[in-house]
Amino acid sequence: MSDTPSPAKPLRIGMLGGTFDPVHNGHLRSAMEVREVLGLDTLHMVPAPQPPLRDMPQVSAAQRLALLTAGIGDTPGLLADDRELHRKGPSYSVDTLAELRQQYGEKVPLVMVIGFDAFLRLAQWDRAEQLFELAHLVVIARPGYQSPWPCSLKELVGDRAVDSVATMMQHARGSLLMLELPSLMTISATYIRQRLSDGKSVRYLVPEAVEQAIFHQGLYQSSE
Ligand SMILES: Nc1ncnc2c1ncn2[C@@H]1O[C@H](COP(=O)(O)OP(=O)(O)OP(=O)(O)O)[C@@H](O)[C@H]1O
Ligand SMILES: O=C(O)c1ccc[n+]([C@@H]2O[C@H](COP(=O)([O-])O)[C@@H](O)[C@H]2O)c1
Repeated sequence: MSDTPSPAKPLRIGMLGGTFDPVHNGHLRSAMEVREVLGLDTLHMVPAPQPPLRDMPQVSAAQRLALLTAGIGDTPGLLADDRELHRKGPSYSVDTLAELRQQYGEKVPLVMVIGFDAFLRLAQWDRAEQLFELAHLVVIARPGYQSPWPCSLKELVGDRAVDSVATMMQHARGSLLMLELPSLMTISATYIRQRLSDGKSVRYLVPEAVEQAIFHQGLYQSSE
């Protein structure tokens, strides 16, 4: 046995923002797999109280955060992060990334993870050009979403695309990686909300703890 301590492995941090209205197994399985594939120490899952490009959710941010916390349970490396609940106004991701960058320092690879549907609208995000100054972007495929990229998106991305995790992780920010995770899932929160309002089961679409919390609190169920 050598007496020389091996150098500490450098940190890698991820952020997966979402409305999580409610969190479902598509989010959670993708989060686990993306963490594994990218070798992330922690993936911050951040509910947006006021998602900028959609209507205000009916279920409060505190309730959506509670469902996310229940869904994550004790899964290693996934963290239900309440930081956007402490800000007022639209939940801009650039502000969240800036906070994470400040928390972890300039040298740590920081990765924002989004699904392909959200990526298609990236050029409309607030201060979109600053996103790559703060983090890398990893886009995960979602079954059913295969549109061509709008011109504004091509312009925003420029020549940032890389084709491997190793290449991306040589730097702390600034690259784009398109990923197809092993378990592609068609589940969406829209589908979960629709089933609940129709009085149908969501078993195996969301974690058991989330299903129980939804029923105990009477969320998403039609009032009729
Ligand atoms: N099944 C899935 N597989 C991979 N990524 C997903 C999946 N569902 C959602 N995502 C991604 O997770 C992030 C947060 O998603 P969001 O909270 O908007 O859920 P959603 O299921 O897309 O919701 P809704 O149906 O209400 O639009 C987005 O980047 C989205 O693309
Ligand atoms: O910063 C922006 O302008 C911005 C615009 C649209 C979406 N987002 C973030 O993208 C995540 C997914 O949003 P949504 O609407 O697809 O659930 C969530 O964290 C939002 O805050 C961020």
